[in-house]
Amino acid sequence: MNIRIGNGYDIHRLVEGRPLILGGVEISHTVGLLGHSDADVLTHAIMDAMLGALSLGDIGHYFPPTDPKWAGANSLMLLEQVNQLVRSRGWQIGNVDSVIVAERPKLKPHIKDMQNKLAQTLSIDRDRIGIKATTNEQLGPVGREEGIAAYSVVLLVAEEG
Ligand SMILES: Nc1ccn([C@@H]2O[C@H](COP(=O)(O)O)[C@@H](O)[C@H]2O)c(=O)n1
Ligand SMILES: C[C@@]1(CO)OP(=O)(O)OP(=O)(O)OC[C@H]1O
Repeated sequence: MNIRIGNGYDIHRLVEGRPLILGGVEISHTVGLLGHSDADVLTHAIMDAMLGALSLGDIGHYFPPTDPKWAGANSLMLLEQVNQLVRSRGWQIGNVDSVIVAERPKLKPHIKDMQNKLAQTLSIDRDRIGIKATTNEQLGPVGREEGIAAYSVVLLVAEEG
């Protein structure tokens, strides 16, 4: 079987007056993530892992943060485009596994919603998308609630035929 693996990482600052969007799900919180796009760190990490698996560069190459076109962009729309690129090259997702590092809020109640949104966008079953959450044990910028980070690993499998 022809397989490829990629990994991705992203971090964004937490500020007042912004929504907190993770895996395409808006989560009620006192602060949200700052970015040119919707700053969805989980979706960004997954996209970078998919691109990395095929040595296709990173999301900044396809959606430059300097381009007004991507201002306020819904990251699930970007993920759809990355998925199309991957599929057009003859690959499909085997599975995704991710970790969100956030001191607050409690993310466990939102994980299933994130899996559903991502699975729908990627046109795969929800059980192919692992998402975990952990605090940073009050250490460093994430521990001080200055930001939220996400890590992702993606396995791609060559399509049959
Ligand atoms: N933002 C978060 C962080 C953690 N969780 C859940 O709590 C468990 C314990 O986290 P520790 O960082 O203290 O090890 C973790 O396994 C998650 O289930 C969460 O829901 N949201
Ligand atoms: C998707 C983009 C588009 O501007 O989102 P940003 O919110 O700028 O987030 P970042 O992870 O810093 O860079 C990726 C960008 O390509």
